[in-house]
Amino acid sequence: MIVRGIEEVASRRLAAKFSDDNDSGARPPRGGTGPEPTDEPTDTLLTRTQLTALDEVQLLDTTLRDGEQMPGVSLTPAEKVDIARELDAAGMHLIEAGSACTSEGEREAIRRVADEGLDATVTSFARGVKRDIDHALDCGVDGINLVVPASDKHVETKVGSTRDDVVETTVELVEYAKDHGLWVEVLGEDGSRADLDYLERLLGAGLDAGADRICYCDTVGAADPERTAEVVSRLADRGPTSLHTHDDLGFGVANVHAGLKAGADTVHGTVMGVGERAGNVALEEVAIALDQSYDVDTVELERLYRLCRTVSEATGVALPPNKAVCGANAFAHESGIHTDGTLKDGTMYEPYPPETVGRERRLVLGKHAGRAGVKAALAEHDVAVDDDELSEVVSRVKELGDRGKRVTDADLLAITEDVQGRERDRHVELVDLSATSGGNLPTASVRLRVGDEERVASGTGSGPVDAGLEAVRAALAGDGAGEGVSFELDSYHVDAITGGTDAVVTVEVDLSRGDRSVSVSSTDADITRASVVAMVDGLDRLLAAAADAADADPGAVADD
Ligand SMILES: CC(C)C(=O)C(=O)O
Repeated sequence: MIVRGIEEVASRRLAAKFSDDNDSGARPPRGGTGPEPTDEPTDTLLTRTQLTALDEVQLLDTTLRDGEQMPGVSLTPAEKVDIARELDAAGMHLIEAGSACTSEGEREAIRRVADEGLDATVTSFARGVKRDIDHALDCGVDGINLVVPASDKHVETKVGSTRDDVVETTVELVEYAKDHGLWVEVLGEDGSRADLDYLERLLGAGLDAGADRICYCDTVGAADPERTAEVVSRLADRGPTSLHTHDDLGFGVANVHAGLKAGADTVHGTVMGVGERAGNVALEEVAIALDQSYDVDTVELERLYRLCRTVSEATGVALPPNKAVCGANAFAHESGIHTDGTLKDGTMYEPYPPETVGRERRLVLGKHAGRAGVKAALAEHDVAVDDDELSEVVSRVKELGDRGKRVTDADLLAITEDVQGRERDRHVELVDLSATSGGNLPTASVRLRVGDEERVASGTGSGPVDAGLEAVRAALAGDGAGEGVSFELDSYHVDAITGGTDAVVTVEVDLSRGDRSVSVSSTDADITRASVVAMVDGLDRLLAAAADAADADPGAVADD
C-alpha cells in the first residue's frame, strides 16, 4: 500500500497558493471570479470550465464504512475485499475499509483489505478515543480518519464535553497516531453546522499537531453550496482539506463542486451514493462530472459501471434505474423522437458516450416507440419488414405499452411473426419443472425439449430460482448424447404485479450468447416457474437467431 500521491497534490497546491507565481497567473487564484472557459476545442456549444485553483482531485471511497452504515447493509470480509479490489483497479486513491472499533468481524475485514497489497491508501475510521486508534493499528491500515465532534450539538449534547477539551483531546490523539506511523485525516463531525471560528481552531489544531489533512463534514447534508464554499475556503487556508458531503437536500454533488472551487482537493463519497438516510455523494457522479465539465481526471471512468454492479450485488441495493452512470436508463431511449434522433447521431440525447463509463446504449420499446426505433430493433434480430408490416408492428407495440408493459425483444419478435403470418419451430422448450426449497440445499429439476430430444437435469443453488437456472444449464450442457449450449444471464428482474402472498410476478431477463442478446419476460404466480420459463424462452430466441444466421444449419444450435 502506498499513500498514493495524495499529499503531493495537496502540498503542490498549497505551494502554488502561497507562491509568488500564483499572482503571475500561472495558476488561477482560489475562490476567484468564477469559471473561466478553456480554449479546448469542442464539438458542442458547451465549454469546459476550469475549477479555480485545482487541476487534480483525489477520491476517498467510504462505501465500506459510511456506505455500510446504510440500514440493512452488512458486508462480509470477502465482499469487502472484492469491492476494495475493484476500487483499487479503478485507481481509487484512498479506501476507508471500515470502522475498526465495531467488532472482531469488522477488524478481520479491514485486516484482509489492508493485507491485499493495494495501491490505494487503506484507512480505518476512528472516533476520538485512543482505543479506536489502537484497533486501527491492530488492523495494519495505512492511516485513520479521526472523527471529532465539531458542532456544539455534538460537543455538548452528544459527547458531553467542552470545545476546549475536544481540541485538547484531538491534539493528543493526532500526536499519538502520528507517533505510531499513521497517516491522519481529522474530520470535524457536523462541521457544516459548527461555529466556523471554532471549527477552524479545532481542525487547525489537528494540523498543527501533525495531521496530514482535515475534512469538512456536512454530516446531515444540511449545507448549501454557498455555506460549503464559505466554510471550506477558511479551512483550505489552513491546510489540505477534504470534503465529506451527504445528499439530504440533494446538494451532495453541488456541494462537492463548491468545496473544490473553494480550495479542497479530496472528495469522500460512496459508490452509488449508498449511505445513511439519503446517502453520501455518489463517487461515480463526482468522477464523471469532474471529467466532463472540468476536465479533471480522477479514477478510470470505464470501470465505473462494473464497480457499481459489484457494490449493488454485495449490498443488495438495486441500481436505481434513473441514476447517472449506473442506472439502467442512463443510456436507454424509448420515445420515438429520441430514438430516431439517437439513431441519426448517438450523441443526440446523451451528454457523453456510454462507453466512457463502461456501458452500452439501449433502445427500449414501449408506448412511445416510433417507426425508426422498431425498425432498428428488428434489424438487430435480422428481421426485415415492409412499410405496412412496420406500421402494424408499431401499433401493436404501442398497444402493449399502453397496457403498462415494457416490450421485450421476445414480445417484438412474437408480434412480428404474427403480423407476417410466420410460424417457427421451437429450439428449446420447458416440458416440466419441479423445485424444492426450505431444506439445506434448494434443488430444481427440469425436463426440456431440445430440438428432437428430451433432456432431464437437476441443479442446486442459493434458492429455487438459482437452482432452476443451474438445472437449465445442466440440461443444455450436453453429455455426449446431445450437443452443448451455453449462455449468459446478463440481468434478472422481478416485479410483483399484485400484492399479497399470492402475487402474480413478472420476471424479466436479459440473456446473451456470443454477441447476440435478447430480453424476455414471463408472468406467473410461481416465481420459479416464471424465471425458468423466461430463461428457456430467451434461450429459444437466441438459438433461433443462431440457426437463422447459419441458414437453418442444425449444428448452429450447439456451441462452436
Ligand atoms: C463522521 C463523519 C465522517 C461522517 O460519516 C459524516 O459526517 O457523515
